[in-house]
Amino acid sequence: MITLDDVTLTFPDGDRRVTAVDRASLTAHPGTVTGITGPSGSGKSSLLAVAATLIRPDSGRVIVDGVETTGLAAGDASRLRRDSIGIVFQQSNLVPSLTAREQLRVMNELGARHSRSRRTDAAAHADALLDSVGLADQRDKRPHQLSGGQRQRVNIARALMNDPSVLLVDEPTSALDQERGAEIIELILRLSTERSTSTLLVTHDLVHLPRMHAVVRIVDGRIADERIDERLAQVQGAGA
Ligand SMILES: Nc1ncnc2c1ncn2[C@@H]1O[C@H](COP(=O)(O)OP(=O)(O)OP(=O)(O)O)[C@@H](O)[C@H]1O
Repeated sequence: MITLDDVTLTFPDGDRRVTAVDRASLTAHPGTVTGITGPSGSGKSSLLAVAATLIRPDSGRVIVDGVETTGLAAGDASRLRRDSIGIVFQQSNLVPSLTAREQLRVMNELGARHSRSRRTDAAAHADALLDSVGLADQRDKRPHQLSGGQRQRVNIARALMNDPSVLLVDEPTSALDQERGAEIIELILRLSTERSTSTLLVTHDLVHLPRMHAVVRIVDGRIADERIDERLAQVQGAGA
């Protein structure tokens, strides 16, 4: 579970500061996807970067599985990020020379000792994840041999390699046509439910929002609007 509590983030802008995130609070629950939407420049990516513990906010707290991250030393924050947070960036940042299966195995090398994963067989884990994103027969292909949608699937599988409890996804459909985009959203919804990740998904594509368990709309860094699905309301009502 991840909670952002009264988070403010500013950036230097000449001799002033621009407020990218303005006292934002939200919680994402296990097994659900919370959509984050809003106009360009409203602070969506900044909010995600704070949630990922990649940027420390000026004020407010980010709590991941009960751990308050904003006070952590750099080494502890990077360990928590590696073990508990999976990130799918807007730009595909796959390594050009590695096959799909190698992209995933590299993650295990990085996270091996402290991984939440109980699996000892990283290779089998990588293959199972590639199966679950529909790439069972593409494992040995390099990024340039894959379509945009397939590359995005590798990105998603790689983000899940260390069995994170939190999954953060930035504009996963921006480079895809409507149909491929919808398939990627369905995939993220399914994997979040199956793997009980608390998922935050940034999208400006309104067509996908009805599928999400909750939606947060940001305007000028502020949370302007929140919609919570009945299914999620039930989870929350049950004390999850
Ligand atoms: N590194 C930075 N330095 C200075 N200002 C920044 C930086 N990153 C973002 N900003 C500013 O913070 C505000 C929010 O930007 P952010 O990228 O979070 O918006 P966004 O909603 O993700 O936009 P988009 O939909 O266009 O990707 C904008 O005014 C932007 O110019």
